[in-house]
Amino acid sequence: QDELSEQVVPTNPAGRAPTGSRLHPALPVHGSAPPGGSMAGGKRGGGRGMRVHAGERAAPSASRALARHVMSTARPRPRHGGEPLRTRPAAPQWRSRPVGQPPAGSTGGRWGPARTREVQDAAPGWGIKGGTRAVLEFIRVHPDVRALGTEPHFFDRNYDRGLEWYRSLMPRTLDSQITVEKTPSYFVTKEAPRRIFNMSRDTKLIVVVRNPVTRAISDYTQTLSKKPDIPTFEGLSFRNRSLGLVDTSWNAIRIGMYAVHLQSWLQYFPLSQIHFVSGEKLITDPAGEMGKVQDFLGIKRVITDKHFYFNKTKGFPCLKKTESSSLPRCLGKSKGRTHVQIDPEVIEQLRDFYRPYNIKFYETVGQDFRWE
Ligand SMILES: Nc1ncnc2c1ncn2[C@@H]1O[C@H](COP(=O)(O)OS(=O)(=O)O)[C@@H](OP(=O)(O)O)[C@H]1O
Repeated sequence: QDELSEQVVPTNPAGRAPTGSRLHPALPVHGSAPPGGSMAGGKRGGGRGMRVHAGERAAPSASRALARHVMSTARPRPRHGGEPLRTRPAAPQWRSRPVGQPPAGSTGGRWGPARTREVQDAAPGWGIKGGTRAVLEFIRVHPDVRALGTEPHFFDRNYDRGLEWYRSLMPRTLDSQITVEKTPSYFVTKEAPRRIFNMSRDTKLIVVVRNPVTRAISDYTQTLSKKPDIPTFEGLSFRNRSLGLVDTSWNAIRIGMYAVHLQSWLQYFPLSQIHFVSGEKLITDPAGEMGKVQDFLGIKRVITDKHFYFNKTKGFPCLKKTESSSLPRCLGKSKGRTHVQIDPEVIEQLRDFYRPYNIKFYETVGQDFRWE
């Protein structure tokens, strides 16, 4: 079987992705890693995120109303005193236009009558080792969804490139289709909520969350696969292990403090605009989790049990077919790695550390993910 590969949109003029950018973005929040930073090189390295965009919809539904609204707000507008989006000056084509209509003066091409790359009803989803790639690859099977396969990292490290750049990356969509993008590091990017809000206050957000201890180990395992010389997980996790002082400046730890990161998002977006996918259930019941994602996006439940099979070799659910091929496909080798063995006592200490954050997170979102 072919494996789905994960790509990152190049972030420098030479068109090269910085080394290690898949692990830690060059412009992280909550401290920053050096370009190509790793958990070894900089404990404050940024994490990774996932995101999605949505195209306007023609269906007479609540989601259509939402898309309409987004259309009229797609033009950068500072809110909450936030910074304006950087764009090329006066772009009347996308200032606002009726749903389903090409911009005035358009003769087709990029702005073909039934197609658009408008950034409208963005529905970013993040997770950072939570299962974001799986959600993206599963949701793009839906005929009403078009997905950007790469991670554009627009709202974190590529923001200076401007909205036009971002839009140009988007796949063309029919009026009835949603465009989806994932960049997991948005979740921990301080500026991302404000920037996305300024682009569109109606953006729908999808977050894939997973037991933060397992997530941290997954993150570390990924880094270790690229940089075998990094210190041990146990060593990086603590400022003082005997005192049980966890090092929250280490991104592998910090990313899992979901309740903290969520607060930044709730300053801009209501909870009803954010959907939380359980990274655990995504593996045990992909159809169930994807059913909820489809409901959240306001699209028909097309992706069901029939789309999945359990691949014993991979040890994960895989797609029987994808949007581009009728052949079965599993995610790539970087998804579902065998985790590094961690001292059980350390795992216990980290469980204790995360417990209050988890409880706060459950209370905030009104959902118990049962990580205890
Ligand atoms: N169907 C399927 N196949 C393979 N892997 C799956 C699947 N569903 C969820 N997962 C879990 O996804 C984890 C990787 O998460 P992300 O895609 O969010 O990682 S990343 O942040 O984009 O690097 C990855 O984490 P690890 O197991 O630690 O590698 C998987 O557990």
